[in-house]
Amino acid sequence: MIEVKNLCKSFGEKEVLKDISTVFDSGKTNLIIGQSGSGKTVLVKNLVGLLEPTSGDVLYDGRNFMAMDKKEKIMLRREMGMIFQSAALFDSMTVLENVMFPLDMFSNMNLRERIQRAKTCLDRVNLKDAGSKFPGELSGGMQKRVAIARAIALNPKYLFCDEPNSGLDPKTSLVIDELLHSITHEFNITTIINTHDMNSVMGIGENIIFIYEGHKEWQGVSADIMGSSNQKLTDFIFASDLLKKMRNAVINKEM
Ligand SMILES: Nc1ncnc2c1ncn2[C@@H]1O[C@H](COP(=O)(O)OP(=O)(O)OP(=O)(O)O)[C@@H](O)[C@H]1O
Repeated sequence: MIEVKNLCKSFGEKEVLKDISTVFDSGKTNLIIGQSGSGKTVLVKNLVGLLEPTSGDVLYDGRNFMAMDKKEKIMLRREMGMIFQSAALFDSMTVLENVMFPLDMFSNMNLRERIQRAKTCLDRVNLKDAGSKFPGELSGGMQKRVAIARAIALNPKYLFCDEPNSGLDPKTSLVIDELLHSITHEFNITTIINTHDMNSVMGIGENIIFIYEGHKEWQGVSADIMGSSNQKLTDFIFASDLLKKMRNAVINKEM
């Protein structure tokens, strides 16, 4: 569980995050949504320590990240897995070597154990036979699955995913969503997904935080969205005429 308390972030005079308090639950896919420029990336960067908050606290299972010294922060970062918008794989390394990379860097395992662990992770994302391939030989969806395998190699407690479905077709996006969702539950990970993908919101939105102009405008689960009276949220979610019509049809049917 990650608890955010009164988090504020300004760049000079520009106030980007305004007093955000929330909880990201463990064993759930926590989604951060909001329009472009609302502050989602800045929020995640503050959580993982890539940016320093102007004020506020971030507690990782009760451990205050802001009060930690450098060494403690480094130790905590080893409990975090990250999946970037582009899969961010090393092109010159095989898939197996890519997944082994965090193990090579941060584990005490011997070579045999590292290979075994990487193979187990590849198996978990249904890429058992892709270990000897290079990233360039894989589809975008497969590359994302390699990135997920690499992110879970060190058994993270916390998993951060920045737009995991960008550049993927809807069907492949569904596969990635399902994978992130099942891994989250299987290993009780606190997963935080920064997304614009409305299919993800409706499909795996177990705890959704809607950021509007830097503040937390709404928090809830996907099932609450359809009937929500929050105008900013519904304007954002049902931005297209088609989606608005679909929502009205559902609401009228329920009445
Ligand atoms: N290092 C920085 N210095 C100054 N302003 C910044 C910096 N990083 C981000 N911002 C500003 O903070 C605001 C929020 O940016 P952020 O990247 O968090 O938006 P976002 O919600 O993630 O958008 P998108 O969905 O397009 O990725 C923007 O106005 C951006 O210009």
